[in-house]
Amino acid sequence: MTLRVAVIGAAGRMGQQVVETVERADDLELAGRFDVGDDLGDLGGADVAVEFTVPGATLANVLHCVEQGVHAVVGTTGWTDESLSQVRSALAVQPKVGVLIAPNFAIGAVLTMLFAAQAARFYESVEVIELHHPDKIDAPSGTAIRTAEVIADARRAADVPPAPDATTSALDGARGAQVDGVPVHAVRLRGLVAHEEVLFGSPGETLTIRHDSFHRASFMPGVLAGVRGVVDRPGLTVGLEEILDL
Ligand SMILES: NC(=O)c1ccc[n+]([C@@H]2O[C@H](COP(=O)([O-])OP(=O)(O)OC[C@H]3O[C@@H](n4cnc5c(N)ncnc54)[C@H](O)[C@@H]3O)[C@@H](O)[C@H]2O)c1
Ligand SMILES: O=C(O)C1=N[C@H](C(=O)O)CCC1
Repeated sequence: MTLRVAVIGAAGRMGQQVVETVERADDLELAGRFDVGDDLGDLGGADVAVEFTVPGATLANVLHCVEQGVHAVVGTTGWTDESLSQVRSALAVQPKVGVLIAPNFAIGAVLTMLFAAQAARFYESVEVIELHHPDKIDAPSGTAIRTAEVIADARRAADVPPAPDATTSALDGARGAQVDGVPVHAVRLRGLVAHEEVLFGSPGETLTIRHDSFHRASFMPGVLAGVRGVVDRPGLTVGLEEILDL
């Protein structure tokens, strides 16, 4: 069966890559390209909409998809417990519709989060560094926030005490942002795409888990898995790991 796919944010860096990927896939057909100012309407009769826009627009776009009965695969960052619960409420009246929201569609980034969660209870110290292209509008990255959250959950579950830190004098920002007790540092550098390092330390050893997306092609296998998977997953799914059975 051919799935009809609409792309929202089609003129953006990710949107353009998704349009090309959909056009190349034998089992997918491009139903429409939508960007800022366009009326989403019935999304060109799409079965699935892929949404990569901006944090301030994504909730309204996803709610529109759900109202239209169109499944959604969402990569835009900026989701909160409150905005996720608005999606859940909208889905309650459209029980056949699926929405997948994932902070990162690169398989290596998903594995990094899972590996970091596994390692978290064994180390005294942990810090996250995310490194991105300088056109990115938000910090820390959605991926780094999620990574810090899963690390913090694992440390809480294992009763790991807070990481040691004797620094009492620091310029604002020098120790990064605290995300659920985990310091997260954001680098913006021309030449980069999307990168993350998770640093763990205990007496006498460190462990570094690093993932690099050198090209936006890295996100496409995950986006395709999401498009093909979401049609059989009614309700809200957060994270690609669910779709990949990880
Ligand atoms: N989940 C992932 O794997 C992943 C990967 C890369 C980027 N991202 C995230 O995806 C988002 C987009 O990233 P990007 O690099 O493509 O950004 P971008 O700025 O290149 O593209 C965003 C596009 O959205 C459009 N847009 C803005 N408001 C809109 C609206 N109301 N309706 C429709 N279109 C609208 C803009 O005009 C632009 O073309 C960001 O939040 C980024 O962090 C996620
Ligand atoms: O390029 C971006 O912007 C990216 N955003 C996501 C994030 O904030 O985690 C994923 C990686 C690329």
